[in-house]
Amino acid sequence: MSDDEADPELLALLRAHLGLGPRDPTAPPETRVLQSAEYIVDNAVDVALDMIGTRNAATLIYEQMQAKLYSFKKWSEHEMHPKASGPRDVKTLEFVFTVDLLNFCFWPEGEEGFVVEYKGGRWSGYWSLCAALWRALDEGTPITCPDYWHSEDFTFEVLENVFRSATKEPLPLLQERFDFLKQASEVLCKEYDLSLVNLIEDANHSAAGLVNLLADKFACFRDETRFERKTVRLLKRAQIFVADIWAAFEGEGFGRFEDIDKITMFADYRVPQMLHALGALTYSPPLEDAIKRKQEIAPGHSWEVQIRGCSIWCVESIRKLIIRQNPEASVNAILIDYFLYDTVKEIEKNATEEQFPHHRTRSVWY
Ligand SMILES: Nc1nc2c(c(CN[C@H]3C=C[C@H](O)[C@@H]3O)cn2[C@@H]2O[C@H](COP(=O)(O)O)[C@@H](O)[C@H]2O)c(=O)[nH]1
Repeated sequence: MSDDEADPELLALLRAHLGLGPRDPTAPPETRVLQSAEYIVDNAVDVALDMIGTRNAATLIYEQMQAKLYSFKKWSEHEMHPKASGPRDVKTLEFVFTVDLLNFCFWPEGEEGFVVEYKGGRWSGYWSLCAALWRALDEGTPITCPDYWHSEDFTFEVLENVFRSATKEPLPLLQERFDFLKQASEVLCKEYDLSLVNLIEDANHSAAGLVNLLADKFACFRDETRFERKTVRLLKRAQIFVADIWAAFEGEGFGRFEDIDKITMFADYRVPQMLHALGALTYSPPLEDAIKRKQEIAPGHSWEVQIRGCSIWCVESIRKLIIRQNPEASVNAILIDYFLYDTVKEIEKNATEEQFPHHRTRSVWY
């Protein structure tokens, strides 16, 4: 419980006194990420939404998404993503869980960065993570199986080999990645008999419920921090895991969620980069200068939290603008986010980091 939430006893007394009655335990689950994002926007001084820029971005994004027939089917079209063999394909479920447990901090220290050579390709960034997992599976290391993480066979040296680099630069935060796999296997063993199917079924087809389960039971998914005297929750990897399952299974089986539209944008370092380039997000001169100079921003620093929280709120505003302009549009924050991430990766092919910078925080949360 965050220390700024009222004591449950006191809350119950207050509700009774006000004639509100007890909190309804059957009320649908909420992640409270949007509330955190709104609080951050209301208290941010170095990051702001530009309403003209946001409106122009909404028009541009929707046009492009329509032109590209953008839907969750795009997810499986990526060469490095698994293709589910059916609505309850456990191997795909395990692959996605492993990816989103480790889906953080790929930006390079040096010039060449961490690179995985696999199937004739040289993969960097997020794709290097997927490529390394496929390579390990091809080599007979069951790196996506929770019971393997839980076994004595799985050592730090094994993970070093899984993530061996084609360059001199290793994958950042490797120890933290090893610790997360071990930690996750402990929780899965204690709560779910080491079965991800049991974890998914515990959420009873609620996206917000699954996000909250991950945040409550797994410290390695609890992406929360302090901002202006309150605890705010951004839950990026918990949310992108739910989104990736929804997309990988195309809304069926393990991917069927009644409330998938409660998932917000995933507060990483790529989508803010795009929102700023589109003029939807504006930065104060000191922050803009720090990002241009590639100055590292510490995890939990006010600048970092403002960028992440305002990005979530900005994508929410874009989603509402698109729906208002096109009531028949079937877009949600997930598809807008995926589209913006994929667009950043396209632009990055022809732009230098100087032209198109992103903020640099060494974080295990994104
Ligand atoms: N907001 C958001 N952040 C995302 C993704 C993805 C990949 N999602 C795939 C699934 C569907 C989409 O179509 C994508 O193909 C990775 N990331 C984050 O970016 C950073 C890695 O960047 P780079 O080093 O350049 O690869 C790192 O923080 C990572 O956590 C996304 O979709 N949204």
